[in-house]
Amino acid sequence: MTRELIRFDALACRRSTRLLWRGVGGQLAAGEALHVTGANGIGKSSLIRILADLLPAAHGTVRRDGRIAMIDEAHALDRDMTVGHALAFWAKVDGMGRDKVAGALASLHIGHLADVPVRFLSTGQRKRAGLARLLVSSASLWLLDEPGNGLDRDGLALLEQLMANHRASGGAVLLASHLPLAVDGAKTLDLSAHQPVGEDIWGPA
Ligand SMILES: Nc1ncnc2c1ncn2[C@@H]1O[C@H](COP(=O)(O)OP(=O)(O)OP(=O)(O)O)[C@@H](O)[C@H]1O
Repeated sequence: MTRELIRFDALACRRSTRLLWRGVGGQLAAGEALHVTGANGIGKSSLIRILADLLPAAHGTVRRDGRIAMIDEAHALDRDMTVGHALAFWAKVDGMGRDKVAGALASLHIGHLADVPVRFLSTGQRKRAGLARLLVSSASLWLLDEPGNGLDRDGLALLEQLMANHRASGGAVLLASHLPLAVDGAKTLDLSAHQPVGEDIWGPA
């Protein structure tokens, strides 16, 4: 049987006093992808943060099997370290060798930036370094919040390839993206179908 990496049921999300969505569920098994859709502000990032255990759900359950890696606008790389050292930190956190770092940088076509401080990177270079962090992690589930933002055409093609490779090697990908990305056979979760109506807007308690 295919290994299930995450399952979430009956989730609801509240930010401040406002209920954004409710009744959200889904699951991802090894090799699968799920594309979360919906308009700006509907709560896609909030869902990703709930799944990553960074934000409490107002209701519902999340069950994960295995490690997760998340990328969003905050790229989680120390600005004062070189790119190589910043990634090595994550490689160590994830228990993998430093040689992984060079391979990951090469995969993202930024091997020449290994000795450059993170704070000097351009927007797209920072995004590529963030994607390299996925590669040095041993996470099976990738949670990707707008992973294509700031990437050029070559970068977007690399991102599509990375996601395909990850799935082919038994990982899974959950992403929110306004950019059209080729993600073969991805399931879709449209949060607009889960917005509360009428008095429901203040629940659940
Ligand atoms: N820390 C916070 N406190 C209160 N409200 C917040 C907080 N963070 C986000 N929100 C609100 O929650 C709602 C959902 O935000 P979220 O970033 O999850 O949406 P999104 O679907 O990812 O949007 P986008 O497509 O623009 O990235 C927005 O109305 C936002 O203003």
